[in-house]
Amino acid sequence: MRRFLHQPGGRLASIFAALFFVLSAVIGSYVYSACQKASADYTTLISDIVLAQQATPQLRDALEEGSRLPSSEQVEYIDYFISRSKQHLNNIKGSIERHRYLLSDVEYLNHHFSELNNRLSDLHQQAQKAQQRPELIDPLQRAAMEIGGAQSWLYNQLLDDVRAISIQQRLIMQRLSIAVSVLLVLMVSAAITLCLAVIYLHRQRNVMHQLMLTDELTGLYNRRHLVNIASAALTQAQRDHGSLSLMLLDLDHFKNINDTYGHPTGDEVLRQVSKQLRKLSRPSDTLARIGGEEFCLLMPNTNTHDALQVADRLRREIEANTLSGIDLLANPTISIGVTTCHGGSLTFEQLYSFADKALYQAKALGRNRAESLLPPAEPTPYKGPHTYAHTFIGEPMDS
Ligand SMILES: Nc1nc2c(ncn2[C@@H]2O[C@H](COP(=O)(O)OP(=O)(O)OP(=O)(O)O)[C@@H](O)[C@H]2O)c(=O)[nH]1
Repeated sequence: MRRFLHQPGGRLASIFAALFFVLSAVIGSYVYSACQKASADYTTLISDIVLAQQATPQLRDALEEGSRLPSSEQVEYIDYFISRSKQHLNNIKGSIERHRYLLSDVEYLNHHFSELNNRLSDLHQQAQKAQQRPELIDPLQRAAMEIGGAQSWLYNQLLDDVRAISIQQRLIMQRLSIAVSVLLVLMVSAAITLCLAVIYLHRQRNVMHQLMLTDELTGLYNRRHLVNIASAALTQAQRDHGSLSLMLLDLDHFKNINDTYGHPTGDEVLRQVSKQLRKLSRPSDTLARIGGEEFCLLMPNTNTHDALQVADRLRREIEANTLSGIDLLANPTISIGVTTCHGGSLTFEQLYSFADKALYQAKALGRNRAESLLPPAEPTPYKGPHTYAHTFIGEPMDS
């Protein structure tokens, strides 16, 4: 995890993830409270208010029309107005209680409601008295119209409030859809970032792995990888009782190339020779650059005879091929040392030591040639690289 966070891609992914979670929490809590408001249904409240508002004009009409009627009927109208107004008032109070969180000043409204309720109760008592005393009818009508006016004013105020809430609700819906879109964009970008980070880390891992196994200049395997492959090949040879040949290849007088043409040209020679060797060797063999101008070819299931044939082929091809883009006086040549072990009886170091001695022999015998040196035949225990093979392939030794 710590390694992941130290990667540039990993750091980016964590920043995005943190940002995503913080924004999700903020947007989530906003969405929750907004949803409460946005989903509120106050159509009942509006219809209660509209019905209540009709009571006053109805009373006015009734009183105007009923002025010719007996006083008892006029009082009945007013009583009917009182009971309907109280009923509407109770309905509206109930609706407001249910939508308490929508209205900012419920206490203020409640105060007006109880005042209106008290005034309606007083009007009722006044109406009772007017039943017996017709001279009280006029003041009763005035009081009823006054209360009706106050009632209309209050309900108008309430309607204005509800209208403001509906505008707010629309605004909330707009913000909600923006919030959801932002959340979606964030989720998608977080997912894309995470995917990119994973791909980037995967590639980095592959590159690191490749760098650990290969030589930077030539792209061939390096010594570390060769050692690993060789020990696996030795184990396999032990199991199969098979032959394993190792070839060391060294460019001749490479120092002269560097000194004459410069180090960059020397590098180019190494690159082109590596490319040729890779092209000429079998895919089942492992080719590595193990030193400055020294290469190694590990050949499983190959006896000395075959290995020397391969060596000779490589040597001749390198000598015959003119390198492209480099104007050398003569094509580079290589000297080769070959060794073979049967049944995986040697360690890599021992095998390498035999091949190195053979290479030394090839250099000593005039270069541009292949020599082999074999360990004593098994099961004789290994006592050191002392048995030179009689096999010589290539140019005959200078006398
Ligand atoms: N251009 C280049 N030169 C290198 C590199 N690694 C080693 N060298 C040079 O290779 C040369 C090897 O020189 P020597 O060990 O004397 O070998 P040589 O000149 O090939 O002589 P013999 O092997 O005896 O034929 C040295 O000059 C090194 O500096 C490299 O990566 N690039």
